[in-house]
Amino acid sequence: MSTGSSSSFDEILVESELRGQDKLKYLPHWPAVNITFEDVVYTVDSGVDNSKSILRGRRMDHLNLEQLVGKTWLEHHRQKIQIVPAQPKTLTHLPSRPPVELAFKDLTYRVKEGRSNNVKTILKEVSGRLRPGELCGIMGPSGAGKSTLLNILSGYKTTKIDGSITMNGKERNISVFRKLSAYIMQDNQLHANLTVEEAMNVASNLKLSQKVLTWRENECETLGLEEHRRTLTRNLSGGQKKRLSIALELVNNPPIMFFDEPTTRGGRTIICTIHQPSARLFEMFDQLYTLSDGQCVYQGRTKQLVPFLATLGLECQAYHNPASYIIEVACGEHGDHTKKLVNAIENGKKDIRSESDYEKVKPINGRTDLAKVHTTEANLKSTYEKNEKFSENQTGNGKGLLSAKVLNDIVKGDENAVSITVDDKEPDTTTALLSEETGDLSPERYPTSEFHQFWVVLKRTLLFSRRDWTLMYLRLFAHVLVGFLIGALYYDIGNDGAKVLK
Ligand SMILES: Nc1ncnc2c1ncn2[C@@H]1O[C@H](COP(=O)(O)OP(=O)(O)OP(=O)(O)O)[C@@H](O)[C@H]1O
Repeated sequence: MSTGSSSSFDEILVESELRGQDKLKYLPHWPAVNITFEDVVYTVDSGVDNSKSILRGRRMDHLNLEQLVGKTWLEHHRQKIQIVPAQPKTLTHLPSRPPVELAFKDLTYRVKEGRSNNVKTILKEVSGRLRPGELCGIMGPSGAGKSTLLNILSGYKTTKIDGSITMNGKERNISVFRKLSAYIMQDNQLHANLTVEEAMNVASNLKLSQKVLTWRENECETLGLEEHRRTLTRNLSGGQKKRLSIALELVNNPPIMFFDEPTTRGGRTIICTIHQPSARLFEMFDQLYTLSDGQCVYQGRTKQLVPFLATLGLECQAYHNPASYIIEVACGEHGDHTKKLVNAIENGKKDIRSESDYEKVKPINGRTDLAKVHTTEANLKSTYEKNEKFSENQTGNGKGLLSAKVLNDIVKGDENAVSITVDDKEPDTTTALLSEETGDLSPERYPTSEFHQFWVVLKRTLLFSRRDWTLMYLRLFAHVLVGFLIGALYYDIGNDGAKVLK
């Protein structure tokens, strides 16, 4: 290992600045440190069966993988290493699902602050519409209310909410909605002592009836977890954990998904919060919903964001990442424009799909004429009608295929990232997993009996105990100790009448 100033370290710095991580400029400067590694061999126990997997590394000066794609190195240990772009894998085996459209109107969410009677309004009469088959990103500065909105839309929060939420135009039935949706939170809620395969088995046994248990295998493969089937989840990398969380939610093929970090879609409505996406990742989103201080400042197609802002006198330079720019605007770094934006977008009632949606907002003689913003129901209706056509027409629109590089961004730099895509046109897709397609939307959560679920969870708990010997010994010791204590308390009590407790 050697240290010293080098260009590879500069590359890391440049990348982290692009990602907006350079907010700690006030800290004193350290000399640049370059870390190289040579002939590193790392052996790990990959799972419960003590099988080994070996990582070999030989000198890595370049950190920009894109530059390395296609190049070949000949290693002196008769090894040939070639870096090739990851091949996108698909989930074409998934049955198609009925489209789910979610709309919300004048959503207000208030909380009490601490013990005082102060009421804080986190969401202020926001409206919006999330279409099927689209990947929608919820963006905004820290504290803008993104997670709160996601929690409400996913049905995780149901109280203290004013306003309405509709599903396919009808009032949302929360039990039915929960059955149709999946919510993948930022923290991976995985059981550390289960292997990938066991975790998948438990999830599918809990959620699916026996006849549809087979296709979880495909998910493992598609999400790049095939090789790690026997690895304990606690040993997975951050990206693999995220993908496993997604795979566990995918087992019942939900048509609407909420992510605190995103993935791809296919006829599904996917809504995710995202902090500061790279320009490349940003382009992958179909729709953008941006919040600032609990109000909607933009709703519409990602591509229309820059021209829309321009009509309000907010010019995003060609070299600037639009995602960073809208966050800067929402943070007030370019002046206070929140009110102007909220009015122009009607706090989420308006949806920018094409130029015609904002032509009336175009500045007259360089000044914005907000008085001419469309506000009538008729305009709203025509926008929605156009949107319907858009949704219909965009079935062949890339299917939300994210490149491995982009998915890597999403799953935090994991090396085995793969992309997901779903072909909705698949005519021979297998039979529906749940009964929604046939119209039977019963409020029961899963098609398995309560006894079956109890049995699956009991087996899982016994497995945990067997895997965690420390806990097992502690429990045994505690049981024996309590036994002795109770024994001592009642020792010889039956032979001496004076010791009888009254
Ligand atoms: N139960 C609560 N009591 C008081 N304040 C709350 C409560 N829940 C959320 N807030 C506040 O509401 C605001 C929005 O929170 P939220 O978590 O939705 O923000 P966010 O946009 O997701 O932020 P971040 O990007 O940092 O995750 C924050 O200022 C937060 O402190």
